[in-house]
Amino acid sequence: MKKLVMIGNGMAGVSFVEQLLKLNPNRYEITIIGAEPHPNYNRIMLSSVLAGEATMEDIVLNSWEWYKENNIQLHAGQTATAVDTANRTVTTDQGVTVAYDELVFATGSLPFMLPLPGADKEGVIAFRDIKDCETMLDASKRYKKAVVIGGGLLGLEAARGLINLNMEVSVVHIHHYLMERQLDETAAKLLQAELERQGIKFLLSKNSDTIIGGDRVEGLTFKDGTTAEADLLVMAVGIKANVGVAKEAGVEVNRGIVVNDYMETNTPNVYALGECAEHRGMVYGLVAPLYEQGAILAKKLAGVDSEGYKGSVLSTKLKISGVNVFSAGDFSDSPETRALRVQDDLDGVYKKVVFRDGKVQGAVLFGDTADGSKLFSYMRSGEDFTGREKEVLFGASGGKSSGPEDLVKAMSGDEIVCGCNGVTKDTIVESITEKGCVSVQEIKACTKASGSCGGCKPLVEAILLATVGADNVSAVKEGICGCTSHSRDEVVESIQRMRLTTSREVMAVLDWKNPEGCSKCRPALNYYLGMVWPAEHEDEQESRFVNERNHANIQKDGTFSVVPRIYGGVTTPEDLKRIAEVAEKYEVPLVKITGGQRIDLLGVKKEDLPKMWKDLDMPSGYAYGKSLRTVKTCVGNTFCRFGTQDSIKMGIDMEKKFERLNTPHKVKLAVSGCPRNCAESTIKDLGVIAIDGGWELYVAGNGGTKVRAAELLVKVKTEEEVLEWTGAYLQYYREDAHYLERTSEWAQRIGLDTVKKALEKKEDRDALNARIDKTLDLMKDPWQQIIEDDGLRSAFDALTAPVVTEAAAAGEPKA
Ligand SMILES: Cc1cc2nc3c(=O)[nH]c(=O)nc-3n(C[C@H](O)[C@H](O)[C@H](O)COP(=O)(O)OP(=O)(O)OC[C@H]3O[C@@H](n4cnc5c(N)ncnc54)[C@H](O)[C@@H]3O)c2cc1C
Ligand SMILES: NC(=O)c1ccc[n+]([C@@H]2O[C@H](COP(=O)([O-])OP(=O)(O)OC[C@H]3O[C@@H](n4cnc5c(N)ncnc54)[C@H](O)[C@@H]3O)[C@@H](O)[C@H]2O)c1
Ligand code: SF4
Ligand code: FES
Repeated sequence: MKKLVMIGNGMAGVSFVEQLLKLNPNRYEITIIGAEPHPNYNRIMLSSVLAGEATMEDIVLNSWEWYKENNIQLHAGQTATAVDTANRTVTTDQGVTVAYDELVFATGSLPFMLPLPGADKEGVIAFRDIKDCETMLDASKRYKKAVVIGGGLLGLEAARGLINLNMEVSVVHIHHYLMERQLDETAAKLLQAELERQGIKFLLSKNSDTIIGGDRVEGLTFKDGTTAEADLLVMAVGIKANVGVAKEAGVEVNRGIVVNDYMETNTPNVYALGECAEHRGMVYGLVAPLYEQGAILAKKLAGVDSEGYKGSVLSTKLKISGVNVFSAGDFSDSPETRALRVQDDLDGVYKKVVFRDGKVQGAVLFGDTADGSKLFSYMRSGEDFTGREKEVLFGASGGKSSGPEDLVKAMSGDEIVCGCNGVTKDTIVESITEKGCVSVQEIKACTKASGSCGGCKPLVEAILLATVGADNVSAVKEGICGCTSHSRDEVVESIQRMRLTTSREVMAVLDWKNPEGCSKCRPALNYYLGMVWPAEHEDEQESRFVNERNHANIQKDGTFSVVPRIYGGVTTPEDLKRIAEVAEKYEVPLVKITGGQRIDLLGVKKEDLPKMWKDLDMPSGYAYGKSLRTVKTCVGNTFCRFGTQDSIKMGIDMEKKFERLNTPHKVKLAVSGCPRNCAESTIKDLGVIAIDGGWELYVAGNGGTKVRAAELLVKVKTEEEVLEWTGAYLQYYREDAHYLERTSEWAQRIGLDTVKKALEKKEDRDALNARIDKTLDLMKDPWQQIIEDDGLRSAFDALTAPVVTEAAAAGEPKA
């Protein structure tokens, strides 16, 4: 087998390897040398990590297992220091020498560091990798003042992230307006005003001179004699292609490593791609062209013919919540160009489209970027709009604007829709037609499209609409209630993108028709907000159903029930005695064993609830909540002669881990110790059945009115894996289902294959588990809180008539 060695383990390089493996998995023995001690991760999402919108785990693109599964030898944490092109070897800083038949440089860029006096002080950093991101997260805990030099894409995203970390942030920019490469002055001023509103200060037309301080940075002086204080200084003043090793090896280098249309350098068997490569005089600094280069090189090295790489047209979008900026192509004015400008000061919208010979040459949009994808596709197709230029923004005369069908039709199947993740139109259409995705969320789960910067979301939506057809549009876009025409996905996406943390904000920003909301949308919004922002969103008790507000099920005579948690249905004589004493003390009229293997004290007066819970001193069983209810278990191998595994311990572990979790609807689990299935695992939201040497996980089952047998999700070997899959499954359900949709309805709607696909990769399960763990860490027992907190206790005592009743919202039985 031929030996393929790649230097650089970043986004462009690994995407190329993925494509090569798809085309020809057995052609090469692959070795990757990567200087960073991490597997390949989504560098562009570092901005989201800094802004607190994603975790480090969320951004891993290829897990350590992925390399193993594909027989790739990865030397992570090692830097290639020399290449011997005559003997075809690469040597690393740790003395490892690897022989190659084909060598790929994918070394990316280095951040440009201004050579200012004092630039070596502690606290002066770039923003390029995980290490920089961690340094900033760490500094924000100890220091207050941050200065970012550079008002380009990176500098502004860094500044916004640091604001989210509660730092005081000033951006120093050399030009008199921001992002001068991507925006014109009008758009830049609007952007600046919006970012000032978000708390960022700007120092424009400033030329930095000296970094001052002791060991650590304390400030920055400018050539005009003024100064700025800083205990953290981030340089974001551009990048330069990382070409040192290639140059030393004698490979032709200009601004980047010079390559032809097939990514070949001037040296035999040596290729380059990504930010380190220079193609037809261009060195790219965005991911979309790098994926295109990767596809070409993969074909070349797999022995598949292609037309070669012809260069890319670029578009950018600033990834800052609440700011919509789009820029593409060349939007500068010249005697040969004509511009269409629209400015709406009332809504803060600005659009400029520049034409040359009737064709769209560039565009800048601020405030409303919905036309971005359309304009970008006109730029790429080169459509001639002579005499009808205004159609590009206002549609054809007669009021008919070009619909999504026209836009999507104009695209070829292999055109990349999602630049961040390299997803083509064909892949998205396939996810709709073959895998049954019916929402942008589901397409994201299936293909990753729209999962990073979100810039391609309107186009993904357009493809969805064009593919399912106008007749089904209403099904796709159904508003969550009569107060809004926004669908569930749109509401959740807005909550994420604009960092909305209260129902009031959602209703105001999304123009709710009824500003108070209704009994259908209020509990739903409260759930979605808590799901997206577990730490930031404060639970809105007034939006909860009456049972949830009272932390008890209201009975038909107005009394309540008390159901303590009995993990896995296993109790002790002491607990039973305490329950009996409490039942006697408060004269509970009925003590009943429930179907979920616990004890229900029925007929309790509301005023007795806090006292009873105090006396019981047991956790709430959440018998009233849209939450994990019970984990039913059989006796398993501890006592049953048929048992193959310890189902009781498994069930208790599951209940202890996932208790108190808010879910779109109630969730019931079960664990059986053998396929005789005494715990009825196959009619549960998630049921586990022990088999020889492992466990089977069944999902989306249901008892009650709509009985449905659960379907096999996966077979696993260990208890840890049961917990891992359960966590991932529950979190995926939490993030994807509509509020009040049971797992059985949800899984039927999106298809079990979609669920399986979303969970099949270990890194995806890990990311889901990281998010569920974050939520679980914050959950507290409601009764414990009411007992300990006088304020909550008075609020509970003051609760009177139901604000939202279950019947009003969904007619859900009080099980
Ligand atoms: C914070 C941030 C946000 C961004 N946001 C966006 C965005 O929204 N949209 C967009 O399109 N682009 C964005 N970018 C740019 C995008 O991340 C890059 O274009 C892309 O990562 C480049 O991929 P690459 O593989 O060429 O280089 P890299 O991802 O830099 O990978 C190169 C890898 O090679 C390693 N390496 C270098 N030299 C050696 C050596 N001698 N030996 C071993 N390993 C070596 C490096 O350590 C690095 O891990 C952003 C960048 C940053 C930093
Ligand atoms: N949303 C996105 O697409 C996104 C986000 C972050 C980074 N990136 C990419 O990452 C790379 C790095 O981003 P970047 O913003 O550093 O590069 P950039 O070259 O786009 O912007 C650098 C900015 O710094 C300014 N500058 C230069 N020297 C200065 C000085 N001495 N003082 C003050 N300002 C100075 C320049 O005027 C320029 O606007 C780019 O390729 C960029 O496209 C993209
Ligand atoms: S499911 Fe199997 S192990 Fe559990 S009680 Fe029934 S027969 Fe025993
Ligand atoms: S283009 Fe960034 S997520 Fe698709």
